[in-house]
Amino acid sequence: MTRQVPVRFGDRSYDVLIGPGVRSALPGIIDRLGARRVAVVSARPVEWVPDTGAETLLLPARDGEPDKNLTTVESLCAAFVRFGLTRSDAVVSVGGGTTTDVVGLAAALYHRGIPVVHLPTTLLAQVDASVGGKTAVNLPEGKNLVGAYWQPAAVLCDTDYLATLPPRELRNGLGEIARCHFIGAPGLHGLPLAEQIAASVTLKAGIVSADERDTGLRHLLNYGHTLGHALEAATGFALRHGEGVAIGTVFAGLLAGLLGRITPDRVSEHRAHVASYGLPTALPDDADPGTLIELMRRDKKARSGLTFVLDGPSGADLVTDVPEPAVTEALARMERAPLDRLVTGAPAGTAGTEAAVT
Ligand SMILES: NC(=O)c1ccc[n+]([C@@H]2O[C@H](COP(=O)([O-])OP(=O)(O)OC[C@H]3O[C@@H](n4cnc5c(N)ncnc54)[C@H](O)[C@@H]3O)[C@@H](O)[C@H]2O)c1
Ligand SMILES: [Zn+2]
Repeated sequence: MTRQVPVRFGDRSYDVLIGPGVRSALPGIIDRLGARRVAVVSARPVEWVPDTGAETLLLPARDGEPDKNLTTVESLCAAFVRFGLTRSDAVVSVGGGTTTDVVGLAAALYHRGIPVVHLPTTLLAQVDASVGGKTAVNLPEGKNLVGAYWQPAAVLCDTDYLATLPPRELRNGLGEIARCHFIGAPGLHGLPLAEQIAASVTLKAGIVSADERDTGLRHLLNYGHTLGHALEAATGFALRHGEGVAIGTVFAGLLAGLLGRITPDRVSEHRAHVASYGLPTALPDDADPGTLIELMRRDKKARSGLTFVLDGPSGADLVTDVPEPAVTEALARMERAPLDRLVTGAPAGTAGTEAAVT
């Protein structure tokens, strides 16, 4: 069954299709766009790339942060020129979030913007990276420092792609799904994975259409991310993003409880919910609270002091100037576990196996 989630941006609105085999919708979309030529940038095997129905140039790519840079953007644009791609043609990305990001930025820049269709192949890219129109690449100085807002013409989340995903990559995406419980999409756990993807995309679609350029509501999507980002950095990216977000979600519950924003039951619900996905809930044994707090102070969302998205009586909200002693206390109340147990110890993919991939 195909789920269709509209993302509303006036005349730039588009649909996200979710389900097994939805890649076959590509030729219809290309036809609707009126594109005569299509450049398909794919990090996945050639047989994973659907027919476009138009003259096609296939450009092989590699997923991963090392290739998510301006050099790749330049070489993609150069290949588009050599192929004769015009602004009324189209670009297609097939790959993880790194590929949808770099191809999205190339599409935003080429001829000042050419339609792009994303075919995300990781769970994280399906629920998050490919939807919402943020594109970016890395500089040697840091991640995602150069980018643009460029809404895709369509997103095809083919859940068949997920069958080959390693358990850790599945968990990476589950971390983003789990935090949706606290920002407006509760009770997803146990549903078939495609339904969880559709609900997460629906939640993100509603938020980004209200705040395309990240000036308000979009901060809700950062639930669990302040500590999550700090943990990724503190562990030298040994923790995957979704694992950091999972731990950060447990922490956000503890902190909201300490600030008197939520009841003890709701605090416990944070840990229980994250654990129910087989995701890590503890801090790495050797994570130093002082270092984590320093990293959190530097979080790009921290407009004023230590800033967190926290649950509260009327739902999640941005809370600025959180007193450092409360943050220290919440960190002290977190369980601890060896890093290798956090990334391998939990029964990886539990939720994914319960939730049939289609
Ligand atoms: N633009 C946004 O709004 C946004 C939001 C969230 C994340 N992101 C970006 O997304 C990136 C992370 O995305 P990611 O987690 O998909 O990482 P990724 O693209 O590096 O892919 C992760 C791994 O999965 C492999 N892979 C991809 N599809 C597969 C499949 N179907 N089967 C087996 N292996 C497969 C890849 O080769 C890679 O090793 C980051 O760069 C992040 O900044 C962007
Ligand atoms: Zn995230």
